[in-house]
Amino acid sequence: MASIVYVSNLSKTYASGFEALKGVSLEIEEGEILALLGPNGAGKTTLISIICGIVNPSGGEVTVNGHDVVRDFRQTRSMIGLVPQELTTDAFETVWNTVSFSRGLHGKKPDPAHIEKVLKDLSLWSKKDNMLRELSGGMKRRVLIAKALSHEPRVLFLDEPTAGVDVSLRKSMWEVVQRLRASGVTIILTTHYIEEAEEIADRIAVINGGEILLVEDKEALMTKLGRKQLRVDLAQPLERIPDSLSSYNLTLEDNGQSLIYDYDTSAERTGITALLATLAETGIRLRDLSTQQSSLEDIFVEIVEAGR
Ligand SMILES: Nc1ncnc2c1ncn2[C@@H]1O[C@H](COP(=O)(O)OP(=O)(O)OP(=O)(O)O)[C@@H](O)[C@H]1O
Repeated sequence: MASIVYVSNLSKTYASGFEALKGVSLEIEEGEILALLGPNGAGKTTLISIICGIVNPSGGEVTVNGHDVVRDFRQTRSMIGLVPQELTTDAFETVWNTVSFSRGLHGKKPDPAHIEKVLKDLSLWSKKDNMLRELSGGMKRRVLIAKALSHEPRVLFLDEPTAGVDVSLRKSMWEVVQRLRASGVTIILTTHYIEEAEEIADRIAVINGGEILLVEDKEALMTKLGRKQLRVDLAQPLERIPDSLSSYNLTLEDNGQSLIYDYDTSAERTGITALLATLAETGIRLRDLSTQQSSLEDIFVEIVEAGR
């Protein structure tokens, strides 16, 4: 796939002397959903702000569809939609006017049919004549998305789109993001809800201390770094692991009541069938079985800890 956003050796040192980005390189592919994960202060907002032309880089280069974000600011900005972290909306303006006005700000001719579609897609149509102060927090957040989509951007940045949003609204926002992706929009989202990235992202980038630690296809990342455990609860506790089981990667837990088997999810054979057969041959009776898989959150914590 072709990359639509190209970030090369990007650095940013703020006036305070703080180095927020240290030579970041990243290519964002057209039509993908990329989740940018990192702890507080990692540099996510700084990176997004530079790509959107809001913050000037100290060094390096960013292009959007081949145009430089500093030199060709107007062109690149018109291709980008940004949903900022903070809820800043004009309380006394109507939903319709706010979103229509935003389109004009990006130099696009009025297109009421497009605004209508955006508002309908975001379930805001029935509120189009309401003032923003009359909306709930979740609806205001959707208005921010509508504003960012008003000028038909090819790339959409969502900075913490679901912060403070309840579970059901979060799910409906995920659906909106999936639909946008299906319509060809490239989406970059930052989030602290790692299950959000696990649910909707195609690729994961991890940033910490102003450096990109990893960029990887989500499925590949979870297969490569994900571990799976089989927990075998025993009918009778064991004092130690019998010799007949020494070839398996086992640990004894819960005062000998449970055997934990670590296995590789990417391996062709997990060894579970053989393990269960050996347990039976050894005369060990089971009470229960369960499996547990490491989540993207476990993997993320491991990567960030290892990078420290
Ligand atoms: N205008 C500024 N002047 C000086 N330092 C800044 C400025 N803006 C951000 N920083 C610093 O740069 C670092 C990166 O901040 P940034 O907002 O990019 O992080 P973030 O990854 O978006 O964090 P969060 O998850 O908390 O939103 C932080 O240490 C922050 O204090």
